[in-house]
Amino acid sequence: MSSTRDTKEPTNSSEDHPSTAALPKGVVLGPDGKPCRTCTPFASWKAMMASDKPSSPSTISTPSTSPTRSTSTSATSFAAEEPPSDCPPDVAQLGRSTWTLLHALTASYPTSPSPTTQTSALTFVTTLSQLYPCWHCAGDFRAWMSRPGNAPRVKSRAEFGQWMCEAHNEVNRKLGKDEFDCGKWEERWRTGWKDGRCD
Ligand SMILES: Cc1cc2nc3c(=O)[nH]c(=O)nc-3n(C[C@H](O)[C@H](O)[C@H](O)COP(=O)(O)OP(=O)(O)OC[C@H]3O[C@@H](n4cnc5c(N)ncnc54)[C@H](O)[C@@H]3O)c2cc1C
Repeated sequence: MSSTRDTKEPTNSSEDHPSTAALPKGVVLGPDGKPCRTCTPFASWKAMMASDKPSSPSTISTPSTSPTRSTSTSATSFAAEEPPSDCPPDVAQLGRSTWTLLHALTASYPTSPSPTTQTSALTFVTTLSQLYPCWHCAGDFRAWMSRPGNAPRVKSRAEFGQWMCEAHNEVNRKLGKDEFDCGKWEERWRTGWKDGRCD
């Protein structure tokens, strides 16, 4: 298995992919010009690996040549297929795991955090926005945070949890998903639902 993967290591070189238009829809290139696995839905990744001559036109993006395409490129919620659980994550699996960590983190955040804890929270979110493995997701996240009113709010659990919910809703909107009712973030991520089904 691994040898098959190794021999099919995507390079986006002219030999492997004669032009960017030859890549399947949804495949996103990384800063190194190679297809970025954690930026791409698994179905698109599989299509790329399965065929040297995919039929559909490409939807790709690179940070250097077409940064403005990241929004359309990232709207890839069409792909429901999951990578096997012992394989590297695709963009959706990475996202779900990350949101779980982020909302769980706000759920366990102190109601009255010390200044040091507040600084740690700010540093954590800022660092995540710089190092998140899906580069176009990270870029959009940083852009959203830099807009007026969207800077992380970390003075209390209630504030941080609400801010995280708003951040998540921004991505939901971008991907054409329903917005989550932020009045319910604590039920979803901390206390469990009032109907008792989490107990
Ligand atoms: C910072 C960041 C940026 C991302 N950017 C992109 C991107 O540009 N393109 C892309 O394709 N994917 C992106 N993702 C991944 C994307 O947000 C989803 O995680 C992924 O599409 C899988 O979605 P899902 O429907 O399984 O549920 P998710 O959106 O992962 O949500 C998981 C669960 O969280 C709960 N939930 C949903 N919304 C909220 C909310 N607002 N507040 C609290 N709880 C909520 C729901 O119960 C849901 O089932 C990003 C992820 C992160 C962490």
